[in-house]
Parts: sequence; structure tokens; C-alpha cells
Amino acid sequence: MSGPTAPETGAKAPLAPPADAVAPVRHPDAPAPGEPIGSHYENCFGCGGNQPHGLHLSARADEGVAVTAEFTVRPEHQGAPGLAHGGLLASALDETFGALSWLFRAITVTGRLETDYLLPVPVGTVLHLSARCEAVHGRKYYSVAEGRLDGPDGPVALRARALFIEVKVDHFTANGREEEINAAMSDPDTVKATRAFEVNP
Ligand SMILES: CCCCCCCC/C=C\CCCCCCCC(=O)SCCNC(=O)CCNC(=O)[C@H](O)C(C)(C)COP(=O)(O)OP(=O)(O)OC[C@H]1O[C@@H](n2cnc3c(N)ncnc32)[C@H](O)[C@@H]1OP(=O)(O)O
Repeated sequence: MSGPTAPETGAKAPLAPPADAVAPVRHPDAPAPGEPIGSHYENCFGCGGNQPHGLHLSARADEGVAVTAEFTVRPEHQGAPGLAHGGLLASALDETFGALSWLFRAITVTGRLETDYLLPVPVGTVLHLSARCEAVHGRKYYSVAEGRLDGPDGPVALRARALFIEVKVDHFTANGREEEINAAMSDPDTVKATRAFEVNP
């Protein structure tokens, strides 16, 4: 029997951008600062409206290559009595990082995500999240995020770093379950979201 193996060390380990990484570029068609970034898929656990237990996270573009987002911690999100589950909070950060895709207009998926939990997050909290892309190296996007309690300037409860990797639409079509892929392809909103990325020069 084999147990879990530790993440690879060496080149894959650091979340700090390599020395020859470049600054991210805000795409000319990126949503304007303050503009909402709609859900990319209605069944997404992070942002979809069709997931009763989902986070229903709503994100907006910020200045530069950055986003802000909020989500309200509900009783179905508990880990300990009255407190949010840690993995779920990582999901909220993951989704916020994912929303950065709309700023540079490239589909990116999580390669690596590191979270520091600084304060417990009670049920009922509106968590104020923000994420910013710091650097790009080929298909790799290096970003930082935080989550605050009691407002956008409230105490920092979460800090995170992530490495997202650029993929093409076939990442989803080749790997997803056929049933959901077919349904998504016949949903005009998903098709619209997909097209937005396909026209990316
Ligand atoms: C039907 C239509 C559907 C339409 C959809 C519409 C639009 C959608 C719009 C927006 C979606 C946004 C969704 C956001 C949701 C929130 C984010 C998530 O939760 S995403 C889910 C969790 N993540 C995964 O499931 C990834 C699983 N992993 C993989 O699939 C592969 O490992 C992948 C694609 C990440 C990389 O595989 P490779 O074969 O393409 O590329 P390689 O060569 O391995 O990596 C490229 C570079 O990245 C580094 N790298 C890869 N993984 C790394 C890691 N874990 N740590 C460090 N570096 C890593 C490698 O060392 C390499 O670096 P060097 O170019 O050589 O410098």
C-alpha cells in the first residue's frame, strides 16, 4: 500500500516567480475596475448560482491585474461549530485567483495554492477577498491574495499565494465528464465565456 507523496521539491516547489518572470499585462478588453466578473459556469462550486451549497462568490475587476470578491460564510460551510472549514476557505481563495483569468484573458487553472490561516472565520462573516497577479513566466501566473473580516480594510484572516497555469478550452473538453461537457456546451452563457477566451490574441 502506498500513502500520499509529498509535493515535488526543487523547480516545482517555490511560489516565488523566477528571476526572468515579467509583469502581468491587463488585457485591453478586461472588465473595467468595479465591473462584476460573472460566473464562468453555473454549476461551479465557487461562483455558480446553481450550487445550493456553493460559495456564490461574486468577484469584480479592480485596478491593474487584480480582483476583489466577497462571499458570506453559511452554516453549510462549517468545519468546527460556528466556524468556516479551512478547505472551504482555500476554495474561496482559489476561486478569487481564478477570477484573475478575466483580467489577463487567459484561462488558468490552479497548479499550486498555499494558504496561511491567521484568524478563525465565523459563520455569518462576509469575507472580503482580493487577489493580484504579480508576475508571469510563460504559461505560469504567480499571484497573491488575502481575505479580511468586517470589510475590505478589516483584520486579515487569510493570506495566500498561488501558481496558476494557462490552459486551452480543450483542457475541459478532454477531461470533463461527457454529460456535463455537453450540457455546458449547450448553455449560451458558458459558450459566451469560452468565446471570450478563444479570441484572446
Ligand atoms: C465545456 C466548456 C468549458 C468551458 C469553460 C469556460 C471557461 C472557463 C474559464 C475559466 C475557468 C477558471 C476556473 C477557475 C476555477 C478555480 C480554479 C480551479 O480550481 S482549477 C481546478 C484545479 N486545478 C486543476 O485541476 C489543474 C490540474 N492540473 C493539470 O491539469 C495540469 O497539471 C496542468 C494543466 C496545470 C499543467 O499540465 P501541462 O501538461 O499543461 O503543463 P506542464 O508542463 O506540466 O506545466 C506547465 C508549467 O507549469 C509548471 N507547473 C505545473 N504544475 C505545477 C505545480 N503544481 N507547481 C509548480 N509548477 C507547476 C511546470 O513545471 C511547467 O513549468 P515550465 O513551463 O516548465 O517552467
